[in-house]
Amino acid sequence: MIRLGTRGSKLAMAQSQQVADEVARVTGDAVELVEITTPGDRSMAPVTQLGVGVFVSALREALEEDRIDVAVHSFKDLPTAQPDHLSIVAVPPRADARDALIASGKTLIDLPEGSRIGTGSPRRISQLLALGRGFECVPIRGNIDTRMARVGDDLDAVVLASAGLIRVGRQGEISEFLDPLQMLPAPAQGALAVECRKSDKTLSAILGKLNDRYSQTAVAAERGLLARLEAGCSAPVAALADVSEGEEPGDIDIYLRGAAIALDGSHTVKLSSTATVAADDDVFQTASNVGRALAEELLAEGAAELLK
Ligand SMILES: NCc1[nH]cc(CCC(=O)O)c1CC(=O)O
Repeated sequence: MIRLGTRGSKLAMAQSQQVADEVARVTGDAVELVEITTPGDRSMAPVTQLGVGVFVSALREALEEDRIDVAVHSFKDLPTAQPDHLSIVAVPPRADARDALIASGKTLIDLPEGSRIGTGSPRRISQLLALGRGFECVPIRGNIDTRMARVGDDLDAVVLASAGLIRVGRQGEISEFLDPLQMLPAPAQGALAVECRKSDKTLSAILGKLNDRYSQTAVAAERGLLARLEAGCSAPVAALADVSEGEEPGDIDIYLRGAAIALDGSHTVKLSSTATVAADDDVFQTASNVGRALAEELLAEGAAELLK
């Protein structure tokens, strides 16, 4: 029996069950979901105040204390530092990385000046303000259902990750998939991380079968950028890597975009780069370095001042 730890939210349960089915398939073992309550689930304080990794540490403790064998995380919630005794053994095929607008059928361009848009994410707030459309951003917390219920009530719209909406089956209520040209997603948005104890060598090796090399490449590039900027999931930093088949067999081409945005939307530094991960490269190393190099360029253009 393999114990797979999950948070108890509908979204976490949905994505964990999906991974659990895959774990059962590749190991041939039965998989039991073990619900772990995190301080982030108990508190209604804004995520920006709770701090980075609040949803993650309880799952990691459970792994370290051998109460579970596998943890499934939303990759974008992971701090950039990896704990010594744990390793991410797989990045399953990534879901849609884009943010989504929920606005009773309206798109961004339909929303009049002064529209109240629910989001507490500095990255989303700053990019909405940078559009110069006079939107008012309203902090919001709680699960997907709670947030969506406020549209048409005290809010005109909310912005959420489309991946989460798709995972809980509410994609039908998305009124616009926001183009990354306007709303660049969070590093690793839409991706999951499958984590094990390093000492669990056999399990780690088998779960490696769940890894999607393309998704792993994209996430490593985006997270390399985030790490070099020394920013966390609540900083106004955005990154998205498009990945595609390269020229030589096994090569992966990366088109990486990255941005740092002043919280009030008044200034943006946004750049892109291209690179190739060769078939025999260490995906993680090469792609992270691509992200780090783009971060250097962003810093040279003043990103650090915007993130202060
Ligand atoms: N910050 C919270 C969070 N962490 C992961 C997701 C779901 C999307 C994903 O897996 O990237 C969400 C909700 C959201 O941002 O709307």
